[in-house]
Amino acid sequence: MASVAELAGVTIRRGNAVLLDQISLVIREEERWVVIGPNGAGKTTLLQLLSAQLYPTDGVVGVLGEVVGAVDVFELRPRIGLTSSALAERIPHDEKVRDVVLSAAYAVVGRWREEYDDYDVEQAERLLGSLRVQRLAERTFGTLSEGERKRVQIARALMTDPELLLLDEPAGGLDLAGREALVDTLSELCTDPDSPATVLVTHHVEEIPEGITHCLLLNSGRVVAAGPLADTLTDENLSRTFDMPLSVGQVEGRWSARSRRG
Ligand SMILES: Nc1ncnc2c1ncn2[C@@H]1O[C@H](COP(=O)(O)OP(=O)(O)OP(=O)(O)O)[C@@H](O)[C@H]1O
Repeated sequence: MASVAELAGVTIRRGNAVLLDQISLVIREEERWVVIGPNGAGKTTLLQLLSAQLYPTDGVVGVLGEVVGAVDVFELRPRIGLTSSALAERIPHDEKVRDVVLSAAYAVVGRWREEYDDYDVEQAERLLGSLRVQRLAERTFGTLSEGERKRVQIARALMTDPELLLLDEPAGGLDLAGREALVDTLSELCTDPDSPATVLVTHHVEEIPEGITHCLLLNSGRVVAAGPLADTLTDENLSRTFDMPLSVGQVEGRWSARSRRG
């Protein structure tokens, strides 16, 4: 299986702060990773590296066969689909939902004067359909609920047929029903063999969709454990990740975790 991303001894420093510390990791074509860790662990920083938005202070980051820092990022970025709250904030509220998705084909946020071809329009409609938000195509982004916005962002991230899909807290801020519906949709995506290699960041093991194959646990910029999901997501590893005694379990494919105190 070919690798889509390789990190070798990657460190990121900002002043005296070490955001990521000597991370080594290989993500292969058919793998779907979940990255779990407490606030400030370095999860978003890792996704910024994988999406070629940041360069390492030390070490080497290879993405889709290119070394980040030695390749034109404008050629690399369209091959990577990304959703994050930072990106969502840049989407104009008066932008039509269809155009939010379509404009990804041109690597822009906000439609200007581009002429889209029929193939792109069909692709945007198909993705809005598979994310179950086709009925919202004519609405403006600003009028959508948080859950609807998350789905539109995922459709946008898939618009360029990316070889690597990066989802930063895709279920963050959703209510119970919204989260469950989104986890179902992500399960469909992650179990589809035609989906790209995926890295999904979350704080909550309950948000791990079916189809996730591997897990990376981060704490204070360091890898606590990484590898196949069932071997990695153990009581001991999760407790070390969150610095508290936790027990983790799985029922009918869904993970849950709770405190072991008291
Ligand atoms: N420019 C910077 N200078 C100093 N520290 C920074 C800088 N940018 C980020 N950090 C710190 O790096 C750490 C990692 O941030 P990051 O956003 O990657 O964490 P995270 O795991 O995604 O957190 P969260 O779960 O809260 O979103 C945080 O402690 C953050 O405060």
